[in-house]
Amino acid sequence: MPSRATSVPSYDLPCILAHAPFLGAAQEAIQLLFDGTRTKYAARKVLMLLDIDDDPADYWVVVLVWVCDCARKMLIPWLLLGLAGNCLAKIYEDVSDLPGLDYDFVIVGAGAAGNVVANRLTENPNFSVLVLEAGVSNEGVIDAIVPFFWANLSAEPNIYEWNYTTTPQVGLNNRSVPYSRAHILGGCTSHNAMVYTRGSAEDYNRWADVTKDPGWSWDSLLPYFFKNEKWTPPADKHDTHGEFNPAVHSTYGINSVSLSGSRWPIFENQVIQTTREFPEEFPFNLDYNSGEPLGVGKLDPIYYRWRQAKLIGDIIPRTKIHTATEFTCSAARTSLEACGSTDHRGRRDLRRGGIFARYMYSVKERTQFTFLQADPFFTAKASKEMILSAGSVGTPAILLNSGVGDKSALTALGITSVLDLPSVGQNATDQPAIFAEWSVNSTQTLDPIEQNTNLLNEAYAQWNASRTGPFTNIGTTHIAWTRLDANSPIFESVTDPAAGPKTPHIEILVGTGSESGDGPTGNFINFLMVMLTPTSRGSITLQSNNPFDPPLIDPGILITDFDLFAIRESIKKAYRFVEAPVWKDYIIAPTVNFLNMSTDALDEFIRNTSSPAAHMVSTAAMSAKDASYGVVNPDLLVKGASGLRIIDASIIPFIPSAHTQAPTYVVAERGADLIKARWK
Ligand SMILES: Cc1cc2nc3c(=O)[nH]c(=O)nc-3n(C[C@H](O)[C@H](O)[C@H](O)COP(=O)(O)OP(=O)(O)OC[C@H]3O[C@@H](n4cnc5c(N)ncnc54)[C@H](O)[C@@H]3O)c2cc1C
Repeated sequence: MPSRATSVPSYDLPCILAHAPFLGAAQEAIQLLFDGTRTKYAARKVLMLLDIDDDPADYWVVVLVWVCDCARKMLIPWLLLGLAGNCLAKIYEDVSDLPGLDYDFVIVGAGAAGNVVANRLTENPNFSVLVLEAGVSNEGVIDAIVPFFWANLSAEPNIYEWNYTTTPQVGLNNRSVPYSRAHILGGCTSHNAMVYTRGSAEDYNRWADVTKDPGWSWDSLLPYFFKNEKWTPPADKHDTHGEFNPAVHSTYGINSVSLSGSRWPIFENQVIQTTREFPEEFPFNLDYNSGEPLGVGKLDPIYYRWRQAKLIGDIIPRTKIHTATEFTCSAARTSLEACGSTDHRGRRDLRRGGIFARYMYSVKERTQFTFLQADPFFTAKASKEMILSAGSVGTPAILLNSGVGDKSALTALGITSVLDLPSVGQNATDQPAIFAEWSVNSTQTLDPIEQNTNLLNEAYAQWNASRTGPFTNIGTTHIAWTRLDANSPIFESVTDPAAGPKTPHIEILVGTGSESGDGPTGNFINFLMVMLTPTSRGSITLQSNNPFDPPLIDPGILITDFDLFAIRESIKKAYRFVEAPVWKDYIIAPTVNFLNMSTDALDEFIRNTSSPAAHMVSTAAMSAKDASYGVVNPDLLVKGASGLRIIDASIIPFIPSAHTQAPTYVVAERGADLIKARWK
């Protein structure tokens, strides 16, 4: 991948907008004035032309615009809302600046789920909401803004990462591998690959079955996908006919979703021609987000990274939401001494500013989180509910540190149990992934940009100037979703773990460029094979009673025979894909020839090179209300607790055949509605 940029261009308008509530309102105002449509593109251009930034003097320009067109009565509420938002809502980096510590709702974790929940709750102007985020602000973090730079933030230890490492993985020849979790506003949405996939309808119908709540079925959740998604034209404005099905997307949500904004026509034609030459094995699928993903479809949609930050912007203009960042939130059970000044694996100094939080599970007191920033110890109270949205690693870690989990395991660590819930941290599920790549007979790949500094700078300049070009994307152009052969020998001993016959076992992300991005010369294509339906399970547990110690992360990769078989088959499927005649003159050679390997050698290679896809779910899984296992009920309230809900990827009962951001959004959208219904 390209080297990391160090400075933020001063004209990074969307980023400014994301953090300037007044400008957010002004943007809406100008949009209504000049454009008359709900597309924000025109408004952004106007703001750019007027050179408006968050300098207070520039507000007068917007006021002037407003005065000039008083007839547009629609402006008034937007401007008032913007002004109100400016006065009442803010991101705080010092907890002592917060206007108070008593709220209706306190949310821990400003990631995919937490931000959506905060956004939705603050639609009710009577609700006050505090979001506690351990990570630093995402403002101006160029690697979180430019899609092409996405991998930089998780490539090596840095302040935007929790810098976790897994326990030694038996299935990976006892390797401990990095386990990426974002430590930044936006959570993993700020550093992930932006691939938008929902999974199959059968995935969600299984959630409904296992929880006995039809509200979690595909049909019930589709309106929530729509409520969340805002379909947006691709950056290059290309004709998207035949690349997606508008009927299964929405234009009125809060998270922008789009198609890739730059093209690799030669490579893309290769892929589409494969669907014609191998229509049985790799049929074309117009839109794999329809609930029936099997087949090959355009990488669509993909998030506009710089618009993801807008999510925060959408929150801020609403009143009474306070987002506190740059704290390190963990759980404490007893006393302040436990906080100490321990650093985090020697990589980050918590004393700089950390939340040290505990969920006070008490029926007598109002529910509360106690947290630390630097030395003072603060207590945030929620008169209505505490909501854990700290993700599949953070949420169980907070629960366990608060004494909510398996009683005997906690007692053994010297942690007083307050609620015996053995499923906390168990059932961790992630998808193993492995790369393959081929050198190719084409210069139209991503490699020249990565190999040549001038081209890299040109691409960056293009992105800065117009938000177009190769930096609008990751290198992947399509995804092939496929199943294991029905007569595979593994099914003689293992029940098919897929949610149904229309659910894929295997995902192949196909893209241009060398995976490592650091080949000195040559042109490559790369395929990433993800095994979507693992039967292996891991866990999140604690190593000590010191809440500053990182949790033990065991994603349980490739433990079972099924998982090893399926990832082996995924490689064979990938090689089969490039056996289509169209690849004959295009491909030169694989960089590693898996097909020449014996099964044992292939297994060894797999165990030495696979890694988790970082899609962990199920560590605080939802189950039916009367189930003897699970952590939350179908309404996402913690079993046996009061006033505590979990809304994030950890509650997902079975991993969907998908990347997990869109599924987490849909959990958050429904979760927010469940809360609103309770407190209306
Ligand atoms: C490298 C990477 C690439 C990925 N690529 C994709 C992709 O392309 N497409 C896709 O769909 N999914 C992808 N995912 C997965 C997706 O990002 C996650 O499933 C999703 O973000 C989960 O949302 P969440 O709200 O549960 O948790 P997160 O988004 O992780 O948010 C949790 C937040 O809680 C905060 N937090 C944690 N502990 C504490 C604490 N103790 N106190 C206070 N705050 C705390 C964290 O700092 C974080 O901001 C990727 C994930 C990673 C790591």
